[in-house]
Amino acid sequence: MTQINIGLLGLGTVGSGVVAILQKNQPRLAVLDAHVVKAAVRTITPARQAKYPGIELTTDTLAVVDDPNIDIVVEVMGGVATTYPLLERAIKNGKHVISANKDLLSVHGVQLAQLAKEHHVGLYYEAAVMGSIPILHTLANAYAGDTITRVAGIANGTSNFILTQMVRAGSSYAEALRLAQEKGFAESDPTNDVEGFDAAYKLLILSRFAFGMTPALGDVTRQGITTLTRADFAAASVWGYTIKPLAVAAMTNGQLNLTVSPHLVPAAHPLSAVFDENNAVMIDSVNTKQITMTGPGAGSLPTASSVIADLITIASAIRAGIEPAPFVDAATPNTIATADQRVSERFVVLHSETLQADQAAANLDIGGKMISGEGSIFIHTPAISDTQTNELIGKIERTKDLQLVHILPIFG
Ligand SMILES: NC(=O)C1=CN([C@@H]2O[C@H](COP(=O)(O)OP(=O)(O)OC[C@H]3O[C@@H](n4cnc5c(N)ncnc54)[C@H](OP(=O)(O)O)[C@@H]3O)[C@@H](O)[C@H]2O)C=CC1
Ligand SMILES: N[C@@H](CC=O)C(=O)O
Repeated sequence: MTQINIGLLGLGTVGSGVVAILQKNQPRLAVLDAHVVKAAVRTITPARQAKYPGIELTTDTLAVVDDPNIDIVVEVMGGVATTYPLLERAIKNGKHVISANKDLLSVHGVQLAQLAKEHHVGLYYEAAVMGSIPILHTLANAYAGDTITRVAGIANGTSNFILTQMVRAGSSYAEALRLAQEKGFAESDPTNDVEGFDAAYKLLILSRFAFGMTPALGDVTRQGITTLTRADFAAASVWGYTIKPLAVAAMTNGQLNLTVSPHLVPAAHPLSAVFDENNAVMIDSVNTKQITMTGPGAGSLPTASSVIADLITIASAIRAGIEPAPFVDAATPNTIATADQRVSERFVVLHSETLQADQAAANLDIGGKMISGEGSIFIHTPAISDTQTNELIGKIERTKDLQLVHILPIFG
């Protein structure tokens, strides 16, 4: 039996976690005789090389994907423009591929899967969605005989970490973001985390596994956490809610509704009790009804553990002499909900130097519950559609001394 050789593209937060788990205690991969032999990085120093005996460090990514001795390429490098051609090349070279790269897989996952099928290799990416939570394997396998109606949860660890720090530790937004970066949770460009792009990429991948659909980024209604303040949390709590950064893919009457936004969530709801960099996912389905999984959504070892699970799946297939099964089949035509079909109660936050909440609501002709103070107005509206919300935004813009801060959906 010849050794199974693994080549890493990247040896940063996640890549170093993969090596650490393998070095410490991964008996199942040891039994499969699978080992990391080469890793591509940007910078090599003698001290860095000395930390990894038995692993050849290189700055040449092609030296990994073209190495005839490498069986499995693990891409934990990030980015799209460089990694897409590298993974195409690895697959064409007959290598199995594992990736944690949601940016890449949300856009090119279907093409890469097709290419992997043509070349009889595996393409797995459990770590790309919700770090340690085995959500993709669960949707692909455990839900094969069920009909999913909604997948909702906290998909970005950095956003949840920042909001937790702001609300529980009293940190400023900037301090909380810096800590998330230091801890290795944030992307190299944290804009993707705090503006909801990262969660939107994950939601696109989740839609593939839960609904067999391949929506595009433009199909996701997205807003980030950057405009939230402690006053929002205080007003929400008066009505029994907290605020959580949710990603929601809901199927109603055959129409898929995709939203990434901070949502008001009832304080007693399980998603309200998920803090720090933890993620959570709640799956609603016809037969199983509802299950929730929670766990670290970012960080070195939690994310690496998902990579290791994929490595074991692929190495086991190699040892069995079989082709790894395709991770997912996505062949359902996309049917995306329209603005009229996207309906929820809303939390409208306005600023005014002169108007009280009841005056603002009268001007805007909206009902609901209201709070005002210190120039801020908070309105909890009844259920309205995106079309009605857009009309409301138009009215706010036309009203003297009334500025829109944000409108958040209320999770129901
Ligand atoms: N961090 C997390 O918690 C999670 C990350 N992910 C995803 O995993 C991937 C990796 O993330 P993370 O480990 O945090 O990123 P890091 O920035 O920590 O690591 C990136 C690694 O890739 C190497 N690298 C980058 N560009 C090149 C290049 N052109 N040539 C050679 N090597 C290169 C870097 O080298 P060097 O070290 O020399 O700079 C570094 O080792 C990303 O796709 C991310 O979205 C997914 C889930 C969780
Ligand atoms: N930056 C991401 C890392 C994991 O996907 C996050 O914060 O969730």
